[in-house]
Amino acid sequence: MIIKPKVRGFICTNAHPEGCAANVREQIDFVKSQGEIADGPKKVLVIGASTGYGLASRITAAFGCGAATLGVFFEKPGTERKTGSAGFYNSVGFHAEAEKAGLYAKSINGDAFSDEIKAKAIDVIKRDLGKVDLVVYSLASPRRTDPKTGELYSSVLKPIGQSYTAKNLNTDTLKIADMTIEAANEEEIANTVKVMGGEDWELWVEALKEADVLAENAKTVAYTYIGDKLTWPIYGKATIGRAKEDLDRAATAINQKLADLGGSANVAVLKALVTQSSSAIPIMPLYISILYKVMKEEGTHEGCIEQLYRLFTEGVYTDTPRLDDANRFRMDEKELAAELQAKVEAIWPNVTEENLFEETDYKGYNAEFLKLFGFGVDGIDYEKDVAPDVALDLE
Ligand SMILES: NC(=O)c1ccc[n+]([C@@H]2O[C@H](COP(=O)([O-])OP(=O)(O)OC[C@H]3O[C@@H](n4cnc5c(N)ncnc54)[C@H](O)[C@@H]3O)[C@@H](O)[C@H]2O)c1
Repeated sequence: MIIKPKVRGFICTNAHPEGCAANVREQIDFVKSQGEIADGPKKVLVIGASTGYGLASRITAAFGCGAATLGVFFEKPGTERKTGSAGFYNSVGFHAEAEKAGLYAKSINGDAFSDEIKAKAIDVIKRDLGKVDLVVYSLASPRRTDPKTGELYSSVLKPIGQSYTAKNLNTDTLKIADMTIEAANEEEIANTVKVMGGEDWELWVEALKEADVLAENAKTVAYTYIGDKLTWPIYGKATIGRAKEDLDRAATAINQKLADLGGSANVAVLKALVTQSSSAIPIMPLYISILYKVMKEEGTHEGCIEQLYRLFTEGVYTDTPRLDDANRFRMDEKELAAELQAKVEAIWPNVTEENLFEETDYKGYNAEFLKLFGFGVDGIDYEKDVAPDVALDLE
């Protein structure tokens, strides 16, 4: 099959197996070029391991620390006629490289919110690893079925308190127009917390501890975004921000549960960048396009893997981590530097459809978006026939 990108709105509905595998190799090469991470984890569970920050976590643990990794994700395999999802192909690529490097890698494809997948992960850990010393929680999902009640909850991306009108870039048409998003009601806020808050992170750690598969001094991290004035109305101080605040509550609760093991839980604040999840958030594509322009000009631009390498070396595995007063690792300090934000804010009102490519790095944003699905990757022949039904040895 000849595979070319099929983009619908903020989603690309297909993916290129070879392009995805090449992306994984590029991230692995970055980690190797940075050198081994001292005193890193050795047995790692990554929940949400197939794309974005979770994949970068898995790669950093494996290729930066020599860790055995068990990945959990929710992805679609390809068939003879239809491509699989990018995360599926990323995982195929990861498994192949891990095998070459002699690193243990197993993966579970299924709903991480369910009791069944938690039990499966515990079985694999008991069988193969004994215990894990790091649990990365990197899920991003619009929906969650509560495992106890079976009720399905959906999250919303809406402001809280009042409606919000802001400039929005339609990435399909490249039209810029004001967009008004109505304020969320109480039920929508609660549902978003239910999906993207800390409850499931707590359930995972409880289940792992109960099954005695957490090592002494085990660590766990969950990821959040805070941002600044431009994104607060739709992110930080909106429904998703409320859900993310719940991660702080969960971190405190998990810390108590891990105290007897000498374990610790922290939220890690990461920077905004293009992933399948962030491209779905209104205003974000335009904000990220401006952010990329300024950060590239200043030489401070980072992708998922650069952020994760720093999270390991400047956060989780150093004696002098950069923590804020809420006990969160901060890796967003370059994005939030006052001078840099001032530059982004100065560009924001001036962006028009006409000057989009000069005033912002939309070109870079779009290239990175396509790259998430394995397209536009150097060295890949997109005219070549490739088989979409690539096998992945799953648990
Ligand atoms: N992208 C950003 O700009 C940004 C910035 C800071 C923090 N974060 C946070 O990082 C975390 C990861 O986000 P991302 O941007 O890397 O997202 P992503 O969409 O790239 O990755 C999401 C992962 O979750 C998995 N997943 C989704 N639903 C699942 C389910 N039901 N069961 C099992 N796996 C499931 C996917 O398979 C994938 O591995 C999120 O908590 C997000 O809020 C993102």
